[in-house]
Amino acid sequence: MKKRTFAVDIDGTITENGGGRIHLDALDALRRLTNMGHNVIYVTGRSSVEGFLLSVFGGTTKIAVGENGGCITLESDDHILLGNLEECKKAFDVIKNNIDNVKEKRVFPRMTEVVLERTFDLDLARKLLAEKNINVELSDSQYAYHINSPGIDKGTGFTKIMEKLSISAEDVIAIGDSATDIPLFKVAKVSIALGNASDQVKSEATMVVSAKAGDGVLEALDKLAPKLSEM
Ligand SMILES: O=C(O)COP(=O)(O)O
Ligand SMILES: [Mg+2]
Repeated sequence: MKKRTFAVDIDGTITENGGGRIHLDALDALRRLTNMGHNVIYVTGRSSVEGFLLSVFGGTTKIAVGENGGCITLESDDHILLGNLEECKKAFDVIKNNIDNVKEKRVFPRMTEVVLERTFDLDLARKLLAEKNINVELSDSQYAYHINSPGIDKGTGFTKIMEKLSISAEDVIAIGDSATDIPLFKVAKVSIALGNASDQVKSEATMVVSAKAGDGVLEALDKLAPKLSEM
């Protein structure tokens, strides 16, 4: 069987969004894909250390793209930083000083981005930054808002892994649930939006399943199984 690479989002895809509790059957299915010789790589808005640890304990491929594409962890002491924390902090200060109720989210330490609570109007912040000519990426994972450096997203972060491991887009299957996964969908031949994704996210995927986080991954893998050998 041809080796595939599954690029898998974490929150809202293999966990209950917000709660962080892993869907064990989905994790088991991903571990089985890894044992069959495929790559299963987490691409998340969480820190790359969380993604990496999940891969170690969960038994999938030991590499993670975290920080919404800003940071890749290859080993406990080997991180590739693609984003620039300082420019994200500057944008954060501007947003905080001009819009009410802007708060940093309590997350594990970030090396390349700022993570915010979903407590204000993101479009207002985008407008504000555009007026001030501050160029950063603002996105909503449904779990948090992210401020990333220009050009940094899950697609560009995952592309670095594709280059490093000589993976072709033809062999990539991306699975996700939110707007932050759309750039990842764009670098994959097959992209799957889960039932809990918005209509806009669904419209960017090549395949949509009806079940939500966890169960939706199982539904997608069931649908893909017969096709994996022909795709
Ligand atoms: O945005 C986050 O922090 C996590 O979200 P993700 O795993 O769904 O990308
Ligand atoms: Mg998600």
